[in-house]
Amino acid sequence: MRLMAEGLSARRGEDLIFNDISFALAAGEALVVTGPNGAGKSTLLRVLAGLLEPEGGRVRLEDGPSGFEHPRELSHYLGHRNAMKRELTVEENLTFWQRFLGDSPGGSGIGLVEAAEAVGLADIIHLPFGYLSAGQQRRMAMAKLIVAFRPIWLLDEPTAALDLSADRLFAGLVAAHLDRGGIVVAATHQPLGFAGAKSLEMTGFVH
Ligand SMILES: Nc1ncnc2c1ncn2[C@@H]1O[C@H](COP(=O)(O)OP(=O)(O)OP(=O)(O)O)[C@@H](O)[C@H]1O
Repeated sequence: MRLMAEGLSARRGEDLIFNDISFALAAGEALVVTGPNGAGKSTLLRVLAGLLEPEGGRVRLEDGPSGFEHPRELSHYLGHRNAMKRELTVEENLTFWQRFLGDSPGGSGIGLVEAAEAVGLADIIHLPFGYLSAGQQRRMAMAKLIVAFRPIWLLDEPTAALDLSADRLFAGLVAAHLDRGGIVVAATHQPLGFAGAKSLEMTGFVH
């Protein structure tokens, strides 16, 4: 399977944010997207996730599972916010996402307790999400990536608010996902330590 971005451009309000971005990612490949604040990294991820229509170009899958045409159907999207309800417990939040997303063909998610263990927080899954520290909340958002199997991970600033050990843990989750033939696109200001990742540097407004 390949994730194809072909001649993508995107507009926000009056401004063309980027123009003619193309790349292809095969199974097991990662793309790290860098660039200054406002360069369009989040916009690109939202286009890949199908949350924003591109102004031009297209996003598609090549040799994907039958019946799936757009990468959004096979993607986890982790935005700046964690997409968890503060009032629900961690376990309730993860259960929701596991059921809502379901598994894509070719893999299966792991149990909630196991996923919470994998991000080092098994002892607090009974707490409301809103009680967790910023770093713990981000760790739980990482657990969402492994409770339901999705071959494509679209990650916006995934390691913001993470401490060093969570950083390493996250790099391990990504490496395991790539080893299994997953595809990862991550926008970041920090080095993520993905060995062999492709890179895309965004520069900002196109006038
Ligand atoms: N809904 C919107 N309407 C108009 N302009 C927008 C909208 N959303 C974003 N923008 C503008 O689009 C540009 C790109 O924003 P984007 O969030 O993609 O950048 P980024 O590279 O992810 O930045 P950061 O590193 O700060 O997260 C910015 O100038 C931003 O102000």
